[in-house]
Amino acid sequence: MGGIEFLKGHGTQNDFVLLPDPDGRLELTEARVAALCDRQRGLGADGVLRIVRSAAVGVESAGEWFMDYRNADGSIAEMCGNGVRVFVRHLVDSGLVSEREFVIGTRAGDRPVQMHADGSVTVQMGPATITGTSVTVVAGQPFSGVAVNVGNPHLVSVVEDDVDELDLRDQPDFDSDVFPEGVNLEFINLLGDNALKMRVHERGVGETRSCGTGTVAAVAAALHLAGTDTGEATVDIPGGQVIVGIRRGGSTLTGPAEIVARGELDETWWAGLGS
Ligand SMILES: N[C@H](CCC[C@H](N)C(=O)O)C(=O)O
Repeated sequence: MGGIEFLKGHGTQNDFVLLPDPDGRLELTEARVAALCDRQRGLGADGVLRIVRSAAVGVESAGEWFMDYRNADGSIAEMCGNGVRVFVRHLVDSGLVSEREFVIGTRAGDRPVQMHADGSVTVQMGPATITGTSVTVVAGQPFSGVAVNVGNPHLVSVVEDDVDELDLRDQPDFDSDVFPEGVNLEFINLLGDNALKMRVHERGVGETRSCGTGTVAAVAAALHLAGTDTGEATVDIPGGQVIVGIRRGGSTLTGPAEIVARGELDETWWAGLGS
């Protein structure tokens, strides 16, 4: 068997290691994911995207390809909005898919995608469902938030001060009765005329420069607080800007996707991490 191919890519600087594994042969253990994502002992990333045929993982999907997403700590999450865009960029650039509009399988369900001429990607992200309210505590300061499910769990807090002032180095406290599986925590400033500014502390990762599902949750929460469930907004995150659309029963995320590099993992290193 040749070396284990990988690629490195990002969507608004939420970065990923991509592992082409069409037949699902790689033993992708938590230890291997955590090592790959470690920025000193591995390649460094916020998550891993394994590219595997839906049939190879026994998933019923309209899409030939399934995105097997893992967080940097090795945990599995239902969906990754920035990751899907990078996943799509690779499938198209590599010629594995010849169309520009197709469907991707994910743990949150099938997601129709469209790659645009400029390399940006639009993802149908499914419903962004408001599920209640809760509280998070950041460096001793409590914030109330709107709970939103985008296939994965989020708590979105509107912050009066500039979100750049928040200290997100440590895991903010949250109510594990409300979020027994953990939660992605978004903090937003309302910039007016359909524009938000956001920072995020991601479940299973820590602070990231962007979180695609988080931007969808943020716009859904902002619209909900304004008394509606339909609208569009730009979201400025530290890693760039995306456009989010919310409608009843669905949402869209549009943003850039970059492939940075490709290479081979050292097989002795990989084997040494234990299968
Ligand atoms: N950390 C998230 C998954 C990755 C989400 C984020 N990277 C995105 O772009 O949506 C979770 O555990 O639900």
